[in-house]
Amino acid sequence: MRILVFGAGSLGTLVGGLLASVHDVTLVGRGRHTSRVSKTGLDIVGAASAHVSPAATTTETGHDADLALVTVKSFDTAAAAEALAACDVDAVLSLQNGLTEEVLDARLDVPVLAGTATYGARLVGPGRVECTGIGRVVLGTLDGGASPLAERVGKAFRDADIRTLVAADMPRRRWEKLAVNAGINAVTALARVENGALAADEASDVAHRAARETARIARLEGVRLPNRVAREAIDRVVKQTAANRSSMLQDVDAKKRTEVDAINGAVVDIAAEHDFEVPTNRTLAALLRAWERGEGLR
Ligand SMILES: NC(=O)C1=CN([C@@H]2O[C@H](COP(=O)(O)OP(=O)(O)OC[C@H]3O[C@@H](n4cnc5c(N)ncnc54)[C@H](OP(=O)(O)O)[C@@H]3O)[C@@H](O)[C@H]2O)C=CC1
Ligand SMILES: CC(C)(CO)C(=O)C(=O)O
Repeated sequence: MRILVFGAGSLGTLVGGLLASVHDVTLVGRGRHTSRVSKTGLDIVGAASAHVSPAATTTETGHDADLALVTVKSFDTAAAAEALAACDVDAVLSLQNGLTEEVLDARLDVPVLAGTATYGARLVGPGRVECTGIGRVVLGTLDGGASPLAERVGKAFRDADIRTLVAADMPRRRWEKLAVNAGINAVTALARVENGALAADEASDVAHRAARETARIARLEGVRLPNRVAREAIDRVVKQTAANRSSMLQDVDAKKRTEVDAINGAVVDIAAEHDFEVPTNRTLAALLRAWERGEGLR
């Protein structure tokens, strides 16, 4: 399969690098990293290891591919969609956090698949990416249901030894992941604590409330996600990732823009479309945005 990876940062470089062992992969990213990959290849280290030689470029448009993976941060999704509209790609798959697929779907006239990734990735330096945890990619159609395209993409991932599930219930899975991120990411980023701190702390009430609100909005959107399931998902992920610094906390640590708009902000926006109040998500989003405005981001 010819695969374009749009956003060769941590996750895109890891997944694109793994795919490059069996597929024809082009990484689209920033200058120092892509020129190192072009010259000497890419080293994958950590929980997975390989040396691979995908094509790598800073050129965003004019590519021809069977599949484009979108792995930019959520706030760069609209720009990625614009660039992909000037490419000849047959299908698009997002592996981002937050509700980004709708942004791609509204701007592109090719099928957009939804995906989630629990692999951990860290770009250590130009031409070198660390796999910090073997997780799983789950992908499927945006509206749910079976799809030959999703099956083909799932097989392409599995052929590259990426643990992958093709799921017919992506709407529920996306909203459950959103509930987890709305609770854990925002609270850990504001409290500056590892995920495990939410196990035995009053802050876990805030995370649970944010997740329950998210589940309520999912149901208003026609997605069956009971409050209990969202709450249990928070508890399970806190336990499984106790030592993690959430991606949002890592952004705050690095004084970088967070993905709040596509996580808590998205919950607030969609709630407003239903005339529904989500005070916990609204408060978390306001505090994170205040931090972003006040901090002088890099
Ligand atoms: N890292 C992880 O372990 C995981 C990440 N995710 C999700 O995946 C997404 C990506 O995360 P992550 O890989 O950590 O983020 P990174 O910031 O490491 O990667 C995104 C990369 O895309 C680049 N980029 C943005 N716009 C363009 C463009 N127009 N042309 C070329 N390159 C561009 C960015 O460059 P620049 O910074 O210079 O703009 C950056 O290098 C997020 O939604 C995240 O939540 C999900 C699961 C795990
Ligand atoms: C699951 C969780 C909360 C793990 O840290 C995550 O997705 C993130 O940090 O973005």
